[in-house]
Amino acid sequence: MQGNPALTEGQPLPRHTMASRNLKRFWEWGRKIICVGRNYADHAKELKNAVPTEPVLFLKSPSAYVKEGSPVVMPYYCNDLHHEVELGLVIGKQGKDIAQSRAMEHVGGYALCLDMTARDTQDHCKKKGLPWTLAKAFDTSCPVSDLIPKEKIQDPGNVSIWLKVNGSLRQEGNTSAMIFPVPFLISYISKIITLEEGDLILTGTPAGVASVQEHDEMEAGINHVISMKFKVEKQS
Ligand SMILES: CC(=O)CC(=O)C(=O)O
Ligand SMILES: [Mg+2]
Repeated sequence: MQGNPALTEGQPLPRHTMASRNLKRFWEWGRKIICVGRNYADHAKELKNAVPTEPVLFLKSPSAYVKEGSPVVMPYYCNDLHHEVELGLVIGKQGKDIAQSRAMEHVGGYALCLDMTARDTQDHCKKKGLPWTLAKAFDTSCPVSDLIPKEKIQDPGNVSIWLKVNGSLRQEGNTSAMIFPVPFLISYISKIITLEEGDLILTGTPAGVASVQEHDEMEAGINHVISMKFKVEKQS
């Protein structure tokens, strides 16, 4: 599936007021995708970025979602598309100003996510002081797995994530290395942006980000929990 049928067909978005079984297809809800950047020191260093003292936030559009079976499409203006494997938090309960101690009550489940990044465009935007929208929010820039039930991940602060390209391991990290842990992120974000059911938070990527080319196959996983595969295509 590419894009979001709820949006492309012009139908009204569902406004659920409580977590429901529909969370299973959260990517169809048209809700926010909030991304945390530079949340792993090894990744910040590999891109020669300073290790942040506060979370770096940016957004993706709901049409960024893509599911297994459909390709990731490299935008026409991009010549250096990077993979970033990340743990996603699917919000199951609306909240504003959430205390860290109550943050996990707002997680309805998890997803394995890729934050596909037009790195050349991002570098250009950084130099010019422009927002990252073209680099981060294009259609298919957010491949996601099926919903991972909450009980399948005992501790989001100890999850091993990995990514291979054409069978070669590129990224391998554990969420224990996050600079800002999950409860802190939920609390921090909710002070700025109200979290709603069906929102997705991408929690940042560990080191090993690198380029993919047309026809490459990316495979990502969380050991013993889930894996997913995506092909790369070029926009014609
Ligand atoms: C520099 C980045 O692209 C930040 C980012 O997305 C990350 O996961 O870190
Ligand atoms: Mg990222």
